[in-house]
Amino acid sequence: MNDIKLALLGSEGAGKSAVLVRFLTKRFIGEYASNTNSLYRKRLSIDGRQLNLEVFDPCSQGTEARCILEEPVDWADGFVVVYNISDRTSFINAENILQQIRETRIENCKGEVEVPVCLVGNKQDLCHARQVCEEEGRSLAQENRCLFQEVSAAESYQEIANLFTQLIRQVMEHLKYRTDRRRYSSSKSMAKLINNMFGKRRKSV
Ligand SMILES: Nc1nc2c(ncn2[C@@H]2O[C@H](COP(=O)(O)OP(=O)(O)OP(=O)(O)O)[C@@H](O)[C@H]2O)c(=O)[nH]1
Repeated sequence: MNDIKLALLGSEGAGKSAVLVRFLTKRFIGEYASNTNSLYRKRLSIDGRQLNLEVFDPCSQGTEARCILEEPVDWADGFVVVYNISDRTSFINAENILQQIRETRIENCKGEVEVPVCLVGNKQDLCHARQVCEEEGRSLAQENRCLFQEVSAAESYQEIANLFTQLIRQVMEHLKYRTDRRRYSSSKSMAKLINNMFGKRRKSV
């Protein structure tokens, strides 16, 4: 059974909990307690594989993005960054968060492939009050090599489900790559060790 850990990040009120709850329960619940950190767990089956999904939804009330990031950035295998299409400030915040994910990950794991991330433009139903056009979201995602989708947690389930499924697939590949790499580099160091021990001796015979 694979364990997959995701973290939700974004401005206060962008709809992080709404997007996640829509994915987990197919429902839209108008209001959520937003003064505590929450950890959601669910068992899923994707491509015939059983998964334990854990999603960290940190409390973002009155917290700067840097603080929000500190806890989940090491813990998570993938990130969902949410902004509200009718709030430009939340888009600018998402931009900063994407940059911080990149920087923190580069500092922590040199040379490791990029962590899977998806950028979500939520509240698509509020397009009459739109402040961020879809193209801006798409090009920010392209710059950061992450998945992108505009959604409405209030009105639809399928796009959110597709997006999470794609992200989880990327995370599974990423985890497999990391395990293979670790195995490869430990078998390389084992080969080096064996060489050091026996290679020299063989030479002297
Ligand atoms: N119109 C509309 N409202 C939404 C949508 N998603 C969430 N909301 C509303 O936006 C508000 C904030 O939603 P939350 O899911 O609590 O947002 P959050 O990002 O988790 O907020 P914090 O926990 O405070 O950081 C709530 O009133 C939701 O009902 C959406 O797709 N469309």
